[in-house]
Amino acid sequence: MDGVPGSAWEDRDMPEIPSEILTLRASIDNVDAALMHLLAERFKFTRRVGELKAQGGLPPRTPSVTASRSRGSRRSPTPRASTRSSRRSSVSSSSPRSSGTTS
Ligand SMILES: C=C(O[C@@H]1C=C(C(=O)O)C=C[C@H]1O)C(=O)O
Repeated sequence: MDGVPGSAWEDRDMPEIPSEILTLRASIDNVDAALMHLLAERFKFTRRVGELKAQGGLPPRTPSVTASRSRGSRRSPTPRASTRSSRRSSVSSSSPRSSGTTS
C-alpha cells in the first residue's frame, strides 16, 4: 500500500496522538453506544407495532405515518389512537439509564 493516499501509517511512523483526540474518540464511542441503544429501543417499538398490526388485520406499512416521521413531524395521523399518558410512558421507558436490562 506504499504511496497510496490515505493508507494506514506504520505504527513506528505515527506521531504521538494528542490527548484531545483520545478524548474525542471516547466521546464518539459513547455516542455510538447511545445510538445503538436507541436503535434497539426503536426496533422493539416497531416490532411491537408490527405484532399489533398483524393481530388487528392492519397493513404492515402505513405510508402516512412513515412520511410524517421522515418530515420530522411529531403529530400522529391517527390522533384518536394516541394519548398523552401512553406517549409519556413510552418516552421514559426508552431512556438509556432506565432500561439497560429490558431487552
Ligand atoms: C410505527 C408504525 O409503523 C411502523 C413504522 C416503521 C418505521 O418507522 O420504521 C416500520 C414499520 C411500520 O410497521 C405505525 O404505523 O405507527
